[in-house]
Amino acid sequence: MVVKVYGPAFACPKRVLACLIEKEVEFEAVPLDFLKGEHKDPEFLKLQPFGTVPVTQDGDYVLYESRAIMRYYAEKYKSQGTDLLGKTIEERGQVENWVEVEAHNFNPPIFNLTLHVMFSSKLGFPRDENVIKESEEKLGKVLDIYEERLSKSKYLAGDFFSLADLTHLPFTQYLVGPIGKEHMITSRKHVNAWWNDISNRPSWQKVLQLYDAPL
Ligand SMILES: N[C@@H](CCC(=O)N[C@@H](CS(=O)(=O)O)C(=O)NCC(=O)O)C(=O)O
Repeated sequence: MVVKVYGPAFACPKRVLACLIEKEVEFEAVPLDFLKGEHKDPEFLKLQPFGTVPVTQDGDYVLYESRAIMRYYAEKYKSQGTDLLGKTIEERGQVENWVEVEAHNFNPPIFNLTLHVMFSSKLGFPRDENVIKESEEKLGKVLDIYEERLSKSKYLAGDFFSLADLTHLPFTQYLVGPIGKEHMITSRKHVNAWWNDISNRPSWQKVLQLYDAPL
């Protein structure tokens, strides 16, 4: 069954797309036009009551929350493609540790930077320079911890690429691109080497080639 992925041009769906490509799982992208409010359409809300993307539809099996979707397909297709979960329970623990770090420590400041730098004018709310300044400071502290971690291991969960690294791709791509804060990565030697490694993976390059900016 081909997996339908709703909202492919947006950041969170892109972590799902990268995961599916790494796992060699065929998918069908279903674009949604946010400016027309298609993500708030009653039919879509039946799939995803919170009205956000991604949603995946795999026959009758529907999931949302990008990190949950990644874990599901990484597990379901464990025997094919790139192993994204580690080979032992201890490695799996490290993968989960750093997926959660991304969700709870990395994502909040970078999400605020994305909203205020990239989307405030398009979505019609005021760009708040204080939020941008505070978010950059918070993100800098997080990246300092990453720098320490990555001085000891090539990837966040250890010496293997995993969901822990993959989950960082979409918003870090914004950071070094449209947000214009590449220095936050390039100024940290080990973070920079890590970013160059993971962002040049064929899976991520394919996602960027297929789906341009969302708005
Ligand atoms: N925790 C969710 C967040 C999903 C989310 O907020 N998606 C954004 C788009 S993006 O952040 O991926 O670019 C969205 O649908 N926003 C629409 C809205 O918030 O109304 C996940 O990881 O799937």
